[in-house]
Amino acid sequence: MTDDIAHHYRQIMEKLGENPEREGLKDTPKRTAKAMQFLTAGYHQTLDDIVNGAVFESQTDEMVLVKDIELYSICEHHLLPFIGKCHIAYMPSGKVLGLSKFARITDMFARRLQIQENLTLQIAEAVQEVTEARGVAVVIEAQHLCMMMRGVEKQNSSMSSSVMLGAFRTNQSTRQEFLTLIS
Ligand SMILES: Nc1nc2c(ncn2[C@@H]2O[C@H](COP(=O)(O)OP(=O)(O)OP(=O)(O)O)[C@@H](O)[C@H]2O)c(=O)[nH]1
Ligand SMILES: [Zn+2]
Repeated sequence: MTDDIAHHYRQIMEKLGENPEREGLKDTPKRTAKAMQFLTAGYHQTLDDIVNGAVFESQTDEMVLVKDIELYSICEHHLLPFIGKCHIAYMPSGKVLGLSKFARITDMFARRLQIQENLTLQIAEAVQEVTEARGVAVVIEAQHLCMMMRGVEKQNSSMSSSVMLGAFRTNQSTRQEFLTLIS
């Protein structure tokens, strides 16, 4: 598969006006193929695999928040990166999820071709599925290179997207507590 992808990158480089035979570019198609396979590895992961059973019984019913999870994804419109951070909170109801798994869930969906809104929703639904929480909130703040390097070329704008499920949707004070904690 890597060789097949590399073959196409070689053709793209040629069409863009480069000489794929020159010293500096000799191994570039293969490197790029491997890099893109890494950046889209989320297609080959499942929630069960990455959670790996790390769901623990707990009587806590207070909000748990994991914030500032770094996020690197690829925009599905231009295949350029978007980069930012993700904040995830949930209201447990008998179960808590292993701390590292929030980052793993974020990466599983970020390492696909995405738009930020769908990425936000997929993370929220996955956390809801594994924790069966009373509520889940996810906020992503990101900068899109397709808006910075090309197109409108705006360097300072960022996009914020949120998904609130359960208690975060119905209970104003829960939602407010979350927004205060991440601000
Ligand atoms: N809502 C949303 N839009 C995105 C995201 N990533 C990229 N886009 C936008 O997708 C749109 C694609 O618009 P098109 O007009 O089809 O493509 P384009 O001509 O390359 O657009 P420009 O970026 O405006 O030059 C652009 O407005 C991008 O800014 C994302 O995560 N969420
Ligand atoms: Zn884009």
